[in-house]
Amino acid sequence: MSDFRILLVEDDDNLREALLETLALGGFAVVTASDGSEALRRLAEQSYALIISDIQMQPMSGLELLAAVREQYRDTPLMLMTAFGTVPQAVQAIRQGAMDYLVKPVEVNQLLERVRRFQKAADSAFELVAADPQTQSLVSLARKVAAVDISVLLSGPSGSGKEVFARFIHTESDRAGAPFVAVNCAAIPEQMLEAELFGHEKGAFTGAAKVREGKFESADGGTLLLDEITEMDLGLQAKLLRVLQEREVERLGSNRVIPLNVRVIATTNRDLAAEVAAGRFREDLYYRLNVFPLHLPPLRDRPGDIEPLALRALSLHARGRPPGLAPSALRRLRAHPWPGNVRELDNVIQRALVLSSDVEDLQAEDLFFEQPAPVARAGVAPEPERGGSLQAALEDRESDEIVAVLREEDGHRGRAAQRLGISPRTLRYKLSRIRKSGVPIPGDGSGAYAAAGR
Ligand SMILES: Nc1ncnc2c1ncn2[C@@H]1O[C@H](COP(=O)(O)OP(=O)(O)OP(=O)(O)O)[C@@H](O)[C@H]1O
Repeated sequence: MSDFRILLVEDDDNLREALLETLALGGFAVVTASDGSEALRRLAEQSYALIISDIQMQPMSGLELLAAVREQYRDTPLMLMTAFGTVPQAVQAIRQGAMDYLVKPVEVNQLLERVRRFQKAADSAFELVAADPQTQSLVSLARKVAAVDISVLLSGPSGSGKEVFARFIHTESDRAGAPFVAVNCAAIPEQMLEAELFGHEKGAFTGAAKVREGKFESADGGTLLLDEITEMDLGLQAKLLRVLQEREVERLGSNRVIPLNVRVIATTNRDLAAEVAAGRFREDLYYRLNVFPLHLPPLRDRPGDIEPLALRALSLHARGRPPGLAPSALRRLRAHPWPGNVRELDNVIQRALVLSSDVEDLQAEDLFFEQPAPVARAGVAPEPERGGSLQAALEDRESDEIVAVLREEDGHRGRAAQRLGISPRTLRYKLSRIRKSGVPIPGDGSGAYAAAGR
């Protein structure tokens, strides 16, 4: 992607300026923030291809920022900068999901070389690997759908490649020369999503200092991806339906009608039919979006993709000549159940590369998985991994509590959120993390979900 923008987070003013200058001279577009909380505000405004962050910062440290990014912006890689002597901390951070680290004082060439590697990986992030027969037949189906200008609903678990398929459909369609615009309905605060989609006039609401075009307008002539559509509240669903029916939009605070020519692709990692049955998703909108359903199975059900995906990740992320996979590593990869699907596989390889010697093939010991290999059978919660950091232990406790309350409330999220004293939205974030670890969640209806594969 040409749109490679970096968010640089550093609290030392001089160092921040120096790094900014280095990156700008290297030809990169950079936005800066002076601590973790400012970084989160920047992330809410626009997307970034890479975050480079110091570890030691007040009031929000690099590690706290990492945790928040992993939850809300999981496809945005984060590279940490650490003082010499705190490298073990950086290694721990890699285990918690950071993608790389640099030791201070940061060496200019090394910084630019690492950033270019991320850029190369970002450029190829949407190339589709399809080796398993199941994935190949999905690709040929997607190619046929691309040729017809209809709405597509992509379902499948988190990290299974829904966005990759959405982009594939766009590039295979007649709209390929026009924009592809993605909106993650889960990552944008509820009250901002409407303005984000439809745009607003100056002064339409407090904080609307300028006129802003919405994502529908930005996608005109092309494709709009509505990612995680089930996170949209019912009120906004009604407005979205109207825009899709009328094929026109009005910015908030304006009566001017703007005609639209947009193909909509929606994604969900839930069983949307069950959401409709439960009254959480409008039936009429469901039918409008679900003109053509495509279901991506979890990675463990298409084992033929594992090795080629791992090799591709190696060639994308290796510093020099990519190492190969030792037979032990391959066996380990094939045995893992991949609760986080392709995203998890990519992360596992990327981190293995950071921590391995550069010369040998990757061995099984180089691979560590974010979660224990869980047996995700309905009703059987795997024993969470203990003995890690305090953070991990706390998260395990929290997951247990959330799952227990949900079970007692028969999967009813609103009631569970109330009892837990958190907002439904926070509960959804937390559930998506728990879900990724492979723990079955009461109310997810995994049986029905499998049936949605049709
Ligand atoms: N078939 C594939 N070939 C190559 N890379 C893939 C494939 N599927 C997924 N990936 C990679 O895995 C990661 C996750 O993919 P993607 O964002 O498309 O998943 P998703 O299903 O949309 O996830 P979520 O529901 O969590 O948003 C990305 O880095 C993407 O490049």
